[in-house]
Amino acid sequence: MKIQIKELEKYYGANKILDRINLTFDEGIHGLLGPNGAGKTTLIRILSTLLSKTSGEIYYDNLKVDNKEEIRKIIGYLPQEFSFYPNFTVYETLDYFASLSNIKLNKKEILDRLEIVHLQDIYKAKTKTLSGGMKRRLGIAVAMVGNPEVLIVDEPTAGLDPEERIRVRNMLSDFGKTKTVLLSTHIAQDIQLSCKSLSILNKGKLIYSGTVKEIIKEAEGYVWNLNVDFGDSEQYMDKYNVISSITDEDKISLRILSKEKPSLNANNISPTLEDAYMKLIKEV
Ligand SMILES: Nc1ncnc2c1ncn2[C@@H]1O[C@H](COP(=O)(O)OP(=O)(O)OP(=O)(O)O)[C@@H](O)[C@H]1O
Repeated sequence: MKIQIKELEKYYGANKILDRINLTFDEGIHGLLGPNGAGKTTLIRILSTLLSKTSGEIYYDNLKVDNKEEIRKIIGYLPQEFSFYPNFTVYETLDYFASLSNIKLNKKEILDRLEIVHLQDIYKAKTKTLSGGMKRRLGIAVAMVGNPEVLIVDEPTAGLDPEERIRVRNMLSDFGKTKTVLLSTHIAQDIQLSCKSLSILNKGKLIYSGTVKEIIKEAEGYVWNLNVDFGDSEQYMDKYNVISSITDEDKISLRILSKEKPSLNANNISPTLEDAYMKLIKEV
């Protein structure tokens, strides 16, 4: 399903939160990246029909976002914060949310859906006993209960350990094979590893929309590795955008974002999406 956003604007009072956003994406996973307060959640809530726009238009294929009831049948939404009834089991939770959406599932169908999110073995567990990652996976099963064409997920891997992050990422990649998935996150690596395209929002403006490959290419030649003595690192920190610093005994290994070579001893290294993202945000 193709999602088209045209000249979208959102104001809260006099504050412009989204500034004339134009964006199109379809099947596969599309990443949404941006610093705190950029407007990602606002955009996602408008796309999910939970918040009204000030102006502009959004189409799901030919259906306008204003047709709330119709749109809600074709999208699944996993918000940043959500909670379940603590004494419901995993099974009962999915059954309950299915019935809220007027979907009748038999036992096998519920267990099949729990299998997709690898929770079938603990279907009798109460939700209060689940780990953060398990809750997030149950949240995805709930968002997918109506078998939607579009899945919108806000920070699905925040706070998860590496193993759970990989699991959730792989799950979203599977959905992305046939559905349109919008993944909003702060974690550039999650987007680099799972998305074919991405958009970057900053202060309510769309500052990039394209493939992950293209944006990384734009940062080639800008990322440097420099090993300095402990006492010398501060001058580089003051002068350059330092993406990371790793201490190794009396040396510090700096990852520097700079158009010019920061030192004769610096080596040019391959950029990651995080480097490319920082280059754009910091306007290097
Ligand atoms: N109900 C509201 N009333 C007024 N301003 C709001 C409201 N909700 C959000 N904002 C403002 O809109 C801007 C964008 O917020 P939003 O939550 O969409 O950003 P975000 O990119 O999702 O940030 P984060 O990554 O921190 O979740 C912020 O400046 C925020 O203060």
